Amino acid sequence: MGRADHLAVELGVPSLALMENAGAGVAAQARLLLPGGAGRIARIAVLCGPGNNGGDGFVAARLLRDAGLEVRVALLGNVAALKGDAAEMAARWAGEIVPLTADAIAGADLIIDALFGAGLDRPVTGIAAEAIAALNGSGVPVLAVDVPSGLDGNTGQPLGPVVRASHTVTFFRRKPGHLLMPGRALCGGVTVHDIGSPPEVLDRIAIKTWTNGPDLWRDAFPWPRLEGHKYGRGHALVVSGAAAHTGAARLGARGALRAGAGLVTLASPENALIVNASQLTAVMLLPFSGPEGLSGILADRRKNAVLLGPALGVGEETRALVEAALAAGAATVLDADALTSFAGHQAELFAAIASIAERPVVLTPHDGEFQRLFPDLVSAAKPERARQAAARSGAVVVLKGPDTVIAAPDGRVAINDNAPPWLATAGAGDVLGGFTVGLLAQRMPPFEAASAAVWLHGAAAAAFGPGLIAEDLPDWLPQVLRGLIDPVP
Ligand SMILES: NC(=O)C1=CN([C@@H]2O[C@H](COP(=O)(O)OP(=O)(O)OC[C@H]3O[C@@H](n4cnc5c(N)ncnc54)[C@H](O)[C@@H]3O)[C@@H](O)[C@H]2O)[C@H](O)CC1
Ligand SMILES: [K+]
Repeated sequence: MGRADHLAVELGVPSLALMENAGAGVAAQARLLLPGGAGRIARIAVLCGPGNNGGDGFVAARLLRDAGLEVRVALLGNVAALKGDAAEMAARWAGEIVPLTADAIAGADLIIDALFGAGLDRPVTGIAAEAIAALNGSGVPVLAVDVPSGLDGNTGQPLGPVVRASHTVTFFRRKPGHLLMPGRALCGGVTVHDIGSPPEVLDRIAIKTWTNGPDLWRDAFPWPRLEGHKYGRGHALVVSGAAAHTGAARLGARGALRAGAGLVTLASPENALIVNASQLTAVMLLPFSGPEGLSGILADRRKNAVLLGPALGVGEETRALVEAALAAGAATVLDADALTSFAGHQAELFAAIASIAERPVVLTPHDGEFQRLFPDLVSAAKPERARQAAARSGAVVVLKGPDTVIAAPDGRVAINDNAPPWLATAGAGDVLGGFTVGLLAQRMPPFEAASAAVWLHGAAAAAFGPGLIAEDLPDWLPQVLRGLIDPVP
């Protein structure tokens, strides 16, 4: 964003104009948040910090005052210490500026948080921390400028005391911290305001992180073709656990079929054949025994994608099954036990992944499984952790959670933000594995397939609503696909 600013100025947009536009966006949003019908002039408290976040606050204060509202400005530090654009905007406010205290918000109908933004570089302390505590306890709506003060906009993590906003106005583009948790929850609603940065500045910035959504993978989506045939839509194989552990694989198999794989087969241990057979219809069934049995099934190269891990059991047997699947050359999705089983054996897994060039592999760990496979990648922000894991493993990594991150070995990262809280239900991850292997079977590139699967998963859950159970997800995918569909070519 800083670079975008510099480029905008180089391209002729004065930084003061950027700040003026930023403040105007804040003022406009503030007016939307003001409680109506107070029967009196609304009172707004603007809390300004010592930098340009504060500068935006001074602009908003001036515009709201000039619109006839009652505005109080409180500043952290001295006016004389303000520099550059912020100093200029404080001068243009030309009104009373009181020192920041916890009482600065007294009687306000709306609070504008312009203490810290992109320049936050340490935990908030002292009077600023007291003001944040007062603000969070006030019950008054809070509009945050750029990011809630105290939040690291890159990681979505608070550095210390942090503002809990009802709404946030940011500029030009969202920052990872607006999507990542807990940042997303602390921001409330997020509005992106155009401050006049010429879009061409993006051409000169190496963008590596995106919001996950159809625009990211729509062109690669394997819409069925009129002249198509089921074999042209790929054949996914899902490996079932033993007799008492078969549901997870069936959820995956149904997910793969709903995602459009032409054929889906469940590979089942002998002792689970009857259990599986009794509950499968369109999904086909093949018995297998051990890694040799799995290799035998995958020797039929028409089975071009395989999912294994859910309820497979943790240990050497599962490692052998994974290595057999990876040696077969099919696109592979590894989830759950297929990941945990390589804790302490990472090198074997990464070597097996690297054994066949260009063969798509997607790992779908939740946080616990991620830490078992990448115990040293704990400190960095979630996108960075996933990015490093993808580079190290040579696979696309889907680091699951309310803010799932998808990372490719080449450094691309997508952050997902459409998952409703009720998606946290048993078996939902198994269906996600199914959506992913179903799209890989249709030869969608792995980063796009994994990103699409995650987004469709969230969208299906949102479409269903509260009370969702994992079995519902595959059956609500058609409704989501209808919303996306391109006319059949
Ligand atoms: N294109 C844009 O996005 C534009 C953004 N603008 C706004 O500018 C801020 C970034 O401004 P900056 O001056 O770089 O930093 P801050 O105002 O966030 O921080 C100010 C200042 O605070 C000091 N500091 C950092 N952490 C702490 C702390 N915990 N306690 C005390 N002091 C702290 C640090 O030294 C900084 O100097 C961006 O967020 C937008 O709101 C432009 O207005 C328009 C273009
Ligand atoms: K802020």
